[in-house]
Amino acid sequence: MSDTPPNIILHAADVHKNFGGLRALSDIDLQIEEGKTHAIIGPNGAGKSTLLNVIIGRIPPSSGAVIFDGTVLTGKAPYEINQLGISRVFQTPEIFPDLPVLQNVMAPAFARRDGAFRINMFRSVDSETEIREEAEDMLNDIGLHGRRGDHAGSLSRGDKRRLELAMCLIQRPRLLLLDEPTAGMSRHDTNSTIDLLRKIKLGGMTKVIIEHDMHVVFSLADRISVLAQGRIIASGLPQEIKEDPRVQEAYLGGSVE
Ligand SMILES: Nc1ncnc2c1ncn2[C@@H]1O[C@H](COP(=O)(O)OP(=O)(O)OP(=O)(O)O)[C@@H](O)[C@H]1O
Repeated sequence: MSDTPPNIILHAADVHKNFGGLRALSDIDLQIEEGKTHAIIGPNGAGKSTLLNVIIGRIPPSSGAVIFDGTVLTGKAPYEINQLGISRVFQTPEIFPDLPVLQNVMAPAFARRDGAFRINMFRSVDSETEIREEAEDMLNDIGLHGRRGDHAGSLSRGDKRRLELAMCLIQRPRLLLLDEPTAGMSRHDTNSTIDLLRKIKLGGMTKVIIEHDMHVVFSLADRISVLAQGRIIASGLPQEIKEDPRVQEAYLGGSVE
């Protein structure tokens, strides 16, 4: 056993967010350990999406700051935050519906190589071949290789979500934020997405997952934080969270199993 303290890759420090008179986030102190999968759970309206949007720069906090690996993110534009190595999979997939599935995965790989605003698809034939192979491998991993020539817009909702996950993964982010990654998927597709996310975990990528499906949460999470009415009411190991009476209460007497 080593005594080295865990590296905190992301820290939301004393974050508050008000929408007019509504306190969407209060006193948030969230620390994410590098290489871990950290789930954020909580009832509807608890503030989970607002917290993710604050992290990726889509919503400015009313006060407090978000720090990523020593860099203060607060005040930076979403594209700058993305270029620091943070990617997010949205609840509503953001794909290029008129392009083939394979091109959808290749585009962010070119952006990674060239910088997000200097995409030049024809710069180098060799590297285009490499990127095509990488995108094909990614589609294999995600189970969409058979659809690589189809327009992305023709995919089912669950497959669009998996495509968007592939588009994020090919950027090789250091931190991947997933907003309900299995919403709209069949149980079979949910389980293959869990398997894929487990595989990425072995690769050392840090992940933050917002999820309602407790099967997904307890299959993947190393740590869980529970939000209720804009506050973190509990944070700990999955077993601790399962047994925490405050968490049971936040779910209106329901079980978090
Ligand atoms: N842009 C906005 N303007 C005003 N109020 C907002 C805005 N975004 C969110 N809210 C409010 O902030 C609170 C937290 O919402 P948020 O979407 O973050 O919750 P959530 O935990 O993600 O919910 P769900 O699980 O239903 O997606 C809610 O009361 C919501 O109505």
